[in-house]
Amino acid sequence: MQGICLLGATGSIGQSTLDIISLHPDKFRLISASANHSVDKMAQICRRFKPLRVVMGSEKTRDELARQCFDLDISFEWGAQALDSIAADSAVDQVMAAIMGFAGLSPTLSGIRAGKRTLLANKESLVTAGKLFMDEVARHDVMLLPIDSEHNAIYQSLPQTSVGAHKKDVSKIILTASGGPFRTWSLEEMVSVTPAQACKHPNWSMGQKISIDSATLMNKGLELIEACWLFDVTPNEVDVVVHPESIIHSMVSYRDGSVLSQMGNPDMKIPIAYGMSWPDRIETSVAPLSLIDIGRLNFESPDVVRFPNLTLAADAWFMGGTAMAVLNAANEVAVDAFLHHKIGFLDIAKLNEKVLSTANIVAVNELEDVLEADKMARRLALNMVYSGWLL
Ligand SMILES: NC(=O)C1=CN([C@@H]2O[C@H](COP(=O)(O)OP(=O)(O)OC[C@H]3O[C@@H](n4cnc5c(N)ncnc54)[C@H](OP(=O)(O)O)[C@@H]3O)[C@@H](O)[C@H]2O)C=CC1
Ligand SMILES: CC(=O)[C@@H](O)[C@H](O)COP(=O)(O)O
Ligand SMILES: [Mn+2]
Repeated sequence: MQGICLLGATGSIGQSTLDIISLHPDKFRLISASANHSVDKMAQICRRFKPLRVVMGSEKTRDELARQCFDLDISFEWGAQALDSIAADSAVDQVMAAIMGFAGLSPTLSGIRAGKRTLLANKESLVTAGKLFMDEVARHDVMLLPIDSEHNAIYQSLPQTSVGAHKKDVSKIILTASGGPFRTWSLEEMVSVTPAQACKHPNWSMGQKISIDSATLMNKGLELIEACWLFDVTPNEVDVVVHPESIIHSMVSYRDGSVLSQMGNPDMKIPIAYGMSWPDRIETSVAPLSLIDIGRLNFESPDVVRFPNLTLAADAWFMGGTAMAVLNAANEVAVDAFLHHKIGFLDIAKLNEKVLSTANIVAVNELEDVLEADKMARRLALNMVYSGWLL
């Protein structure tokens, strides 16, 4: 029986992870779970899965949850220290890192330092703290399994050994992108898109932030950096290919001309189950893939003129140091401002570009450098949003 700590239990990845736990009660037990504000959803999770420990974002939400679940024998906690603590708990074997954004970094690192199998959905933590993150994985000899569908596909398409996948004889990684809901829209048409339109991903059902990132192609930019850290390559060794159907989840091209890929219907239960059960495979309840029903798979180049975030991410990688944390922080502020109707859709990339070119980029020697860069870039981005710089 594997004990699971589910960081971000009330989100989209959280729900799919709970679905896999429900399908396999003989294999997995929910030991702990976290959420930020979603008290009612968490109360339902508590009743159904009876975890031992639950962490909420504030004292107020913790108290409200404890009131709703007064009859359950659960330790109700709150705040950053409690989050770090559940990830490192001795009853936990696997940590599912599914908090949205930079807030996921600290508990994910805490689980790694405690030697837990780490199922990484929270790409922002690896993007921002890349080298430090991978150094900790190596130092604690942790099994790190990518959950992000593309990276999971790459992992599955690499040569497998008893201790994981390895990059051997690889010539290129081919990262697929759906192109998002505005793949065929002109810049003029994109000026006035609404958050509701941008959240409507053509193939995947996901949280708001990653859905907006997919629409601006920032998701692919973050994933490009994520792939570089995970698979020890540079952006020059990664081709991004737009594949609107999201059936091929990414590919690996080998020196002999062979290209291996992982395919499947677009449902995160597949990579989640893969990570939870590796090296075995388990049932997911996802419908079998029918290529005959799909009929045709399409491919095209990404348009970096309409979607400049992809280039910005590659730039940030080559700038190195805190550049990736700065870009990520700017983007988190920009997406939030867009969702709250403070800026337009195209302003997201503009703000990202301005913050990345204005911020002071320094080397990353310790975690504090990343935390400081994140704070400084958020301040800069917020000033730009509220000073009317974008008008
Ligand atoms: N959804 C998907 O299919 C995929 C997601 N990912 C990545 O997985 C992560 C989660 O995505 P997704 O599930 O879509 O996101 P959601 O927005 O659906 O869920 C986010 C979860 O994180 C919690 N949370 C949000 N902010 C904070 C915070 N500041 N502190 C603590 N907890 C917080 C939320 O709690 P509350 O409900 O209380 O707000 C919720 O439980 C992201 O990094 C995303 O990029 C990667 C690949 C695919
Ligand atoms: C499910 C998943 O991994 C998302 O990152 C998804 O791939 C988004 O797709 P695009 O960013 O390619 O639109
Ligand atoms: Mn992805």
